[in-house]
Amino acid sequence: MTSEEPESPAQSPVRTAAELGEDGVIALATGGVQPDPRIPVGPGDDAAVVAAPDGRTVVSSDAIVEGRHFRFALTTPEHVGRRAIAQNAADIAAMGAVCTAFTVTLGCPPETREDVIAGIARGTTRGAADAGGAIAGGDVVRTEQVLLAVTVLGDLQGREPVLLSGARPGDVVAVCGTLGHSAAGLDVLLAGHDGFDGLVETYRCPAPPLAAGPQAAAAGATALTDVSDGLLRDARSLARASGVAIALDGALLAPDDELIACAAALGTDAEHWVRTGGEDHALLATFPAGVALPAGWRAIGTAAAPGGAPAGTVTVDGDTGPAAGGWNTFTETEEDGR
Ligand SMILES: Nc1ncnc2c1ncn2[C@@H]1O[C@H](COP(=O)(O)OP(=O)(O)OP(=O)(O)O)[C@@H](O)[C@H]1O
Ligand SMILES: Cc1ncc(C[n+]2csc(CCOP(=O)(O)O)c2C)c(N)n1
Ligand SMILES: [Mg+2]
Repeated sequence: MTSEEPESPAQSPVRTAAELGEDGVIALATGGVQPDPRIPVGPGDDAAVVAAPDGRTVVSSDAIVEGRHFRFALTTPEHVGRRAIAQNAADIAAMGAVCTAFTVTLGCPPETREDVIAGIARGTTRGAADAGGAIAGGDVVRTEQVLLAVTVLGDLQGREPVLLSGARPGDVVAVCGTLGHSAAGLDVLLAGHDGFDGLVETYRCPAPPLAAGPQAAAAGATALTDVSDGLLRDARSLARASGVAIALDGALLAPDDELIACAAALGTDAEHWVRTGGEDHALLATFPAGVALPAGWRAIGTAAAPGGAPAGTVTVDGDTGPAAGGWNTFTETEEDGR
């Protein structure tokens, strides 16, 4: 088509949020929600009613915002929806619990297209099913950028929650899931490089090892968290809360083949992704020495009494230097940890 030719009129014009109106946006956002026995009252009333089989409810909230956590040039609406759910589900797994229900607040500008809203809704519905929970309700609101603010409810199934503060000197520090894949995938996209589809997919939507949380709890994990801000930073949070120091073994943090190949192609450093990249939502735990680690978990270090260094100190091969890296929500970018 040359620039002189008029654009052909669309068969069925794509509507915007402004044209759909609030009720139309809610109808799109909740279109795929299925009835679920754990949610006797779902979307449509003033509030939802969710069963709490354990009698205690685990609850957490996490938001993702266009520009900071995703850009539509680098991902798809469906990935955005799935990702918002997945990272919330990871926080429930990180307590040793299972997901029951999610509420989803969708913020978007009036010019947001209906296919974007529908894609996000497909993503949240699929993400909830993948995480073993259901959508109980939510809210829609006009915002400057697209954002998804999710609240997740979880059930402990009779177990005790595994806190950040339970690590003890002598415990083994272990992880389950990938480290650095999301950060590498983002760098692939930012470099405009082809390939490394698995890494790119992890950036667009992480796949936290959700079942590993309850399994770690059942195996006697003393502390548990998910890696959202980078291994070193989240290890530091765990160590500080527990009043221990953590010594990581660099050899056990060796980048995998995919990361090594990617770093070679991009001319960058794979080790940095592993240590400071967030958003894979791997699980990080401590276990008493001698406990057989559940399937999928690998030891990466040990917890010790703080000794000379303050509680919260994290070292790699005895070096405290690298422990500064990771993501801080109020700094512009990654903290300097290289
Ligand atoms: N505005 C707030 N009001 C009350 N509690 C909050 C607020 N913001 C955070 N918290 C609490 O502070 C703790 C740490 O929150 P943070 O968001 O850093 O954790 P996270 O969700 O595990 O990490 P990330 O957001 O990096 O994935 C959580 O227990 C959270 O509930
Ligand atoms: C386009 C784009 N640029 C950079 C990043 C990396 N990033 C942003 S926030 C965050 C940690 C969690 O933050 P919070 O604690 O605010 O949830 C990370 C690793 C991204 N995902 N997308
Ligand atoms: Mg948070």
